[in-house]
Amino acid sequence: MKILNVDQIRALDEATIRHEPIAPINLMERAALAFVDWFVDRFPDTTSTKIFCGLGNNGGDGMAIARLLLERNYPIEVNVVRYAPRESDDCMHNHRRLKLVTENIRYIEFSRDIPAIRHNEVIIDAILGTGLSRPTEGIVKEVIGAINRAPATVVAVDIASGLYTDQANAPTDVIIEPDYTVTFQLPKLAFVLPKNGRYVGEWHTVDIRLYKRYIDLAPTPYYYTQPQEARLLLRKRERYSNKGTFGHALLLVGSHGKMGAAVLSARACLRSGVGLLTVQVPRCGYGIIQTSVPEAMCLPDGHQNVLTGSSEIEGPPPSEYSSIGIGPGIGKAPETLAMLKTLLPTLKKPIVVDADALNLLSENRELLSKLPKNSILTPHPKEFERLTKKWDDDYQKLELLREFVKTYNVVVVLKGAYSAIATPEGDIHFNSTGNPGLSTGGTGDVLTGILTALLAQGYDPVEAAVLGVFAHGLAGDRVAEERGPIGMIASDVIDALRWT
Ligand SMILES: NC(=O)C1=CN([C@@H]2O[C@H](COP(=O)(O)OP(=O)(O)OC[C@H]3O[C@@H](n4cnc5c(N)ncnc54)[C@H](O)[C@@H]3O)[C@@H](O)[C@H]2O)[C@@H](O)CC1
Ligand SMILES: Nc1ncnc2c1ncn2[C@@H]1O[C@H](COP(=O)(O)OP(=O)(O)O)[C@@H](O)[C@H]1O
Ligand SMILES: [K+]
Repeated sequence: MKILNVDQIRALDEATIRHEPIAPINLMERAALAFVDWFVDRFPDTTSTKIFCGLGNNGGDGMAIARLLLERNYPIEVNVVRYAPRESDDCMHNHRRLKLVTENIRYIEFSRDIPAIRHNEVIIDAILGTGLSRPTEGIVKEVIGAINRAPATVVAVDIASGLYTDQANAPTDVIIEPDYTVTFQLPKLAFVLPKNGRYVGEWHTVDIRLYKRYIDLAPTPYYYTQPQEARLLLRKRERYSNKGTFGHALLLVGSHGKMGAAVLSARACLRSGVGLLTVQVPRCGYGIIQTSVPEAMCLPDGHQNVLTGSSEIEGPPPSEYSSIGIGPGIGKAPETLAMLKTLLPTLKKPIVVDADALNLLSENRELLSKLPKNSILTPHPKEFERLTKKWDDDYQKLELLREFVKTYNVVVVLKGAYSAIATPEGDIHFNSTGNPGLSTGGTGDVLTGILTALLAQGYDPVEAAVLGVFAHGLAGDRVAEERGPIGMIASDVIDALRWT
């Protein structure tokens, strides 16, 4: 699913009006209806609701929503924030229609006009939408402050009033802090960025049948992975396949005290369809791998506690494996750095690089250009900062991300809520699965195992990243559903992986 920018959203609106054709006022009615359907379903028996409407088209939506709810005998008090002398045409039109069904409209011009908001009320925010062009001030800012201070449930129409759709807000901006955002047709970039969490709440899209062809043709670097899109990437197994069909992966993982990372990545790799798995670990980890992951072969490193790349057992050179995953639990010993320096130039196929392997790369930046083309790097934000630099806001972070993948010709999975998968061309796919239960040690190691398995099976690196991150998050969602997010541990995520 695409994420479009404000100008494209406006153009999409116009394209729909022209091509369907549909009068703008009827499109607004359709949007209001879609919102009302969602709202009535979510709040079937609320005793008290207040709506706050502005004077642009978001306010117009609000007035239509108010009328539709009143027509359904829904208890709703209507407030219009009169911050400017004029309304948009469609807002004015809906204002008139609203007055036909109620005389009870409160106009807010001064602080004293702001109504008290009671406990347990539901507030609908339709003050400002995607047309926001400057920070909120005056009476708008006061109303937003009053709503935010109230002990009520807040639902934003399209986007929280005061939040920019695709540019950074200043830290001083006053913005609605909704519990829910119900947005029209497509998710907005602002919804998937960490700094905006409290200005979005739980968000839902409602379909208002905007012109599909415009969406299909609109150029954008931003995508949001839908379940059906991820599922399409999954390959079926051939009846006459054998373990050789699904590749032989090598994991270079673990060090003294961090063998858990090795076990987790190895088990996740096996649970993600790899044909054969070899795990190279420091000698201290040999018995651990052989007993806790019997399905894997183990190469004990020549060194007792850290990886050096030498091995007591003869094995094929790393370049002969179908894929390699490196990083979980390896530490940053000089011997391990030396291994990385020797290894990288010998590799031709994309690899998966995580954790301390990423930290070694940040400290030895000349190695970045030695990475095989299309390799997948899986930093969390701190690791990404070490690879690049500190960013001022999430939008600058996305720019750094796009610049980085293009410079080094790699795929980057920037982990977190809505993990961002950046392709070497600079496109970014935001993941839609996962929950805060995944914020626990070892879940990143699980992801490394998954991605290494998908590469071994011949998945293209971008597809592997999009599918692997989606499946990892979905497994986390299954665990959260069963036992709640708080008690989730990384092993649960491996057990909950399903490739169907
Ligand atoms: N694009 C779409 O697909 C559709 C959009 N609709 C609605 O239209 C909205 C966008 O409408 P508009 O472009 O009129 O945008 P707004 O409703 O956000 O209003 C913009 C107006 O407010 C003024 N303004 C901007 N920032 C302000 C601030 N901080 N304080 C006070 N005034 C400010 C602007 O100068 C402009 O006059 C969407 O959010 C959505 O609710 C729906 O009606 C139908 C479909
Ligand atoms: N709040 C969250 N919502 C969704 N996913 C999350 C959240 N917090 C963490 N995750 C996911 O959990 C994983 C954590 O990885 P990482 O930070 O490398 O942990 P570790 O190194 O301990 O394994 C990532 O895949 C990340 O996307
Ligand atoms: K709004």
